[in-house]
Amino acid sequence: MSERTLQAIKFDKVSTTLEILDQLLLPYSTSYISIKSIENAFQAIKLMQVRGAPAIAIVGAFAIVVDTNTYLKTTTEGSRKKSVEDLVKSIDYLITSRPTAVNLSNALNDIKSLITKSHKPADLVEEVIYKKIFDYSVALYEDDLSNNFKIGENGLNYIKSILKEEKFKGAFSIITICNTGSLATSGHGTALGIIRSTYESLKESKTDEDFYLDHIYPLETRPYNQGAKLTTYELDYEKIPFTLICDNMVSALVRTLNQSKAIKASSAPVKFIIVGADRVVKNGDSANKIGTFQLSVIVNHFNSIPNFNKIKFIVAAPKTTIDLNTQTGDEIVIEERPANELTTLKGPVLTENGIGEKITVGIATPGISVWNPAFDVAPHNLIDAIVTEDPKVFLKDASGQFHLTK
Ligand SMILES: CSC[C@@H](O)[C@@H](O)C(=O)COP(=O)(O)O
Repeated sequence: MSERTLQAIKFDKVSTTLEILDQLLLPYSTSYISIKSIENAFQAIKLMQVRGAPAIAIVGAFAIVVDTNTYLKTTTEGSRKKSVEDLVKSIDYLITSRPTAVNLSNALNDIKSLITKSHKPADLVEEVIYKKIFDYSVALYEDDLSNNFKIGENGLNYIKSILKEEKFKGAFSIITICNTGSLATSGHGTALGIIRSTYESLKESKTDEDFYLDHIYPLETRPYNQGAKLTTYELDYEKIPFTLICDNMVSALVRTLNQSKAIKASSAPVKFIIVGADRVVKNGDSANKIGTFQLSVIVNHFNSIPNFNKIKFIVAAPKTTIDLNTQTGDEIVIEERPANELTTLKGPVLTENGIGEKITVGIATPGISVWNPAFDVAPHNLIDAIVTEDPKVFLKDASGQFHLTK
C-alpha cells in the first residue's frame, strides 16, 4: 500500500494545480488524480472519487479556478472568446453533478454572483474575474478547515454538558454513519471531527468519577460503504478504538450495550449518535446519507423506554450546509444513484501476496428493479442538537422548534 494520508484535496496556490485523493481506491491504495478542468471535476464528483458535502464544494470551486487559469494562460487578450455567460453556464453544469448537498450549489452560486455583480454576460473572462474566484475558493477551503475544529470543540462541550447533566459516569460509545471526516472535508471533519475532538479530550478516565469515550461504531453505510472503507480508514489512522457494524445491527447493538451487556469489543453504552449533513433546512430537517433517518427513529424508540440509558441524536455541519431558503425536508431533492451501485460491489482481489486487480462482483439477481436513493431526511423532531462552528449549539425551544441562523 502506498503511504497513507487523510488529505482529500491538494490545491497548490503557486502552480494553480488541483489533485484529489481517489476515494474509490481507498483503503487499499492511496492515489491522487489531477483535476484540470470543470469537466474533470464534474466527472470526479459524480463518480464519487471525491464525496462529502464540504469536499465537493471545495473541489468544485478550485476546479473553476484551475479551468479559468488554464484558459487565461493559453489565450492572449486578442484571442479570448470565453464570455462571462459561457463561464456561468459551465458553473451551472457543475452544480448538477450532485444535487442534494447544498454546499456545492451555495459555493458555486456565490462565485456566479461575484462575477455577475461586476461583469455583464457578454464581457470576456479576464484576470480580474480569475482573482475573485481564486480568493473566494482559498477562503472557502481555509474557513472550512477552521470551522471543522470549532465544530469538534462545540460538539465536545455539548457532549460533556449532557453527560454532566445526567450525572453519567464511566465509559460510553458513539455510533456514526457514512464518512464525515478529513476525507469529506478540508480536514478534521464534522461528525467525525466531534468524535476526534471528544476522543482526544476524553480518551481516558482521569478519576473514577469521570466519563470517557471508549468505543466508536461506524456503520458500513450500504450501498457505497463509505463507513466501512473510509471512516474505518480514518479511525484506524488516528488509532481511535472502533468496531465496524452493518447498518442493520444498530438496534441490536444499542439494546445489548445499553442493557449493560457486553459485546467482545466493549461494554460501554451508546450515548450519542452523531451524523453529518448534506442540507439542513429552515425547520432543522436534515438530509444526510441514506440510513440516517432510521438511526433517528431507533434513538426515538429506545429513548421512549423508561429507565433506558438515554441517547442523543446530534447533527454536525458547518453553516455552509444550512439552507434557510428551503422550509422543510419534504422539499429537498434526493439524488438517486445507479442500480449497479446496489447490485454489484467493486474492489481489489485480496491475495496472499497483497492487493490484486480491481474487479466487480455481482451480489443480486441481474437486471432486477432497484431503488437507490443516496440520502434521506432525519426530521427535526427526532434531532436533539445541531452543532455548527457557532459556540451556541442549536437546540429546540419548548414547542420543539429549531431557530437556525446563518
Ligand atoms: C462532512 S460530510 C457530510 C455528508 O456529506 C456525509 O455525511 C454524506 O452523507 C456524504 O455522502 P456521499 O454520498 O458520500 O457524498
